[in-house]
Amino acid sequence: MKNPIVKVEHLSHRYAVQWAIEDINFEIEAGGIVGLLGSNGAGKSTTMNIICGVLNQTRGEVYIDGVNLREHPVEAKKNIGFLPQKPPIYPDLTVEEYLRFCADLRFVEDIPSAVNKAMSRCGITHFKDRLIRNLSGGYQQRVGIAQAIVHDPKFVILDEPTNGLDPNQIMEVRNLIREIALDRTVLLSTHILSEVQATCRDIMMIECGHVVFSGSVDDFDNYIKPNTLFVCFERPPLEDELLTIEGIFKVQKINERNYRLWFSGGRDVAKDIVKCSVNKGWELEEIHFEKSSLDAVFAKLSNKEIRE
Ligand SMILES: Nc1ncnc2c1ncn2[C@@H]1O[C@H](COP(=O)(O)OP(=O)(O)OP(=O)(O)O)[C@@H](O)[C@H]1O
Repeated sequence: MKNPIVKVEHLSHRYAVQWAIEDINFEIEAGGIVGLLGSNGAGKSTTMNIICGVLNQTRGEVYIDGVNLREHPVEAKKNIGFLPQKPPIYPDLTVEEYLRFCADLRFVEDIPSAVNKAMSRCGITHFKDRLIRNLSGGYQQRVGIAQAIVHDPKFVILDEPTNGLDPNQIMEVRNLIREIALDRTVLLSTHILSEVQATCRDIMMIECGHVVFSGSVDDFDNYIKPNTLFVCFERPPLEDELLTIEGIFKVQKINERNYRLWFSGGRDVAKDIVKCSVNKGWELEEIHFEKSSLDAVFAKLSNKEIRE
């Protein structure tokens, strides 16, 4: 990767005796949203806390936009925004007071302009004089996101930002995340796989302190190669006739016209089914490979079995 916004090299950390993460290596390309997945205790928070400079790693290096976080923490942190799982908001301050305080902590020069920009970006300008305690959960989360971008960082980490919100608030916060990712890179930690599918460009998955997957959402989606086909015929054949097609080794009759076929070998089996159907007049209406769910991929990468 030419100029990654984040580069992590041989990152390891142990709190006591056991390693919480061990020899983690990855690069994040600038722009868009990257989903961070992993089971409870996998090492996500440890990794995020180190990347944000909140926790000092036992070994390894982190570079933010090419700046070594351990050697130049102040410079590197100018380009990091962080929304932890529990937003660090002060309920007794108004939205504007709180954001001014955060901008000051971040050494922002023109505080009023930076605060106005962050409030406008997060759609909270109309609540600027309201005490944070009197905002709904969704708006409090917007304030949390505003504090993460008030110093205009190139890289923002959001730790389960939609946790505890109602479905409408989830949609609103998701749209906001998409908007703020238009001109910066976002690392989004979440347990909700549909959220990753709906918002992320790439996925990174950590299990037992190691990176077990890193790639596009499509690659994650296709991680388990399909081995079943769904077919629907207008004039269905007998099950035994389907078994004569090369590669098909099991047939399940779903109802009068629909079947699930288990196959081995390549995807050419679909062509053979189409040919056979034309030759024998079965009048094929629908055929598609059945994909595994994201849950099944997640379970496989976590070395757990689930029944679909
Ligand atoms: N402060 C700590 N002291 C000792 N062990 C810790 C500490 N924080 C985390 N751990 C351990 O380190 C490992 C990784 O934990 P971490 O919190 O990074 O996982 P996680 O993926 O963020 O989990 P979750 O999704 O539950 O937040 C776990 O085994 C955890 O018990």
